[in-house]
Amino acid sequence: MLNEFNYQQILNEVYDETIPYFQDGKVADYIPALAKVNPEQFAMSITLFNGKQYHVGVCDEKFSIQSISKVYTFTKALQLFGTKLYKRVGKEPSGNPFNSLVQLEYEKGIPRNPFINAGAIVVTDALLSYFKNIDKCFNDTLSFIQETSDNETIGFDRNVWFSEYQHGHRNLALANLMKSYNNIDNLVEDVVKTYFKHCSIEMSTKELSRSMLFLANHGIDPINGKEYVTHEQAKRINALMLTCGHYDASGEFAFYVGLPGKSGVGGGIVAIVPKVMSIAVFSPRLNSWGNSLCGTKALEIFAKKTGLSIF
Ligand SMILES: NC(=O)CC[C@H](N)C(=O)O
Repeated sequence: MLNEFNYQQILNEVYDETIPYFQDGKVADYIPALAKVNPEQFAMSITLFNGKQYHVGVCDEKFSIQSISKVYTFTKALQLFGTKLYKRVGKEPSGNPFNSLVQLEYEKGIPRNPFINAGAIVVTDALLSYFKNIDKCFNDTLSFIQETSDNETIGFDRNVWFSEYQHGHRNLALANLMKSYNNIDNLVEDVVKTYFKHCSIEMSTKELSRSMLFLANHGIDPINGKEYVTHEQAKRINALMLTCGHYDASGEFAFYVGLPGKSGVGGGIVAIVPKVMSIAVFSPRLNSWGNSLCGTKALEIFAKKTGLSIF
């Protein structure tokens, strides 16, 4: 095992070796507000169990967490509903893009997993039924993120939220299709609005890597000692991150990085090294699957240099 002293050196090397890829990929532009983000940015942060952090790049820069919010909403839903949730959302990789509609019709409105859009929309519907109101529902997830990040200033970007709602035809289509199969209980517009609001939460890699530490420690935050989910639930979340966290590139991510991870079209990725650390990377240009191109590359280089992988 590496001694801690080497981590900064390794992050610096990862940064240098990622530079050649900085021009590759494309920023998400189907959400117009996201297309305005400066594409030439890179950050990577790690947080260890003793709270020590190491960073490289623009680690204080806030970015839209987008689909990384699916990990938080799924965690909240597991806390509240436990295994009942699996009646409405599955646990298999979809092998399809994050916003795909096709499988949903064949599978009678039950999304394959909570980390594709359809799955997260169902999870959001379950949360909305519990909280009965968009603001309460959103604030609960936001407070959870603030608590696990140990940072009460975390918020959301209203422009990104509205921009996505104005252009959210596909997600509305997914929600309507699921409603036709009775897998959405609330008003489609309310569910999708809440889902978009979760996606528009902004965090830095520093905050994100701190926040996800509980998933590296069987559900218990190693710094504040709080148990957010049970050992078994933490295992389930990590398993789904590994098998479904990168949509139809989840196999590719497991192959080259070998860690449970979750990406978002804002350019962020979070990865878990069980019993060791949580990692966050940010770089807005995406590969063809909608995952951060440099972020994925950086994680691959990091995993190779450190030997940290679950395999
Ligand atoms: N992959 C993603 O990050 C997708 C999230 C985005 N808000 C959407 O619904 O399309």
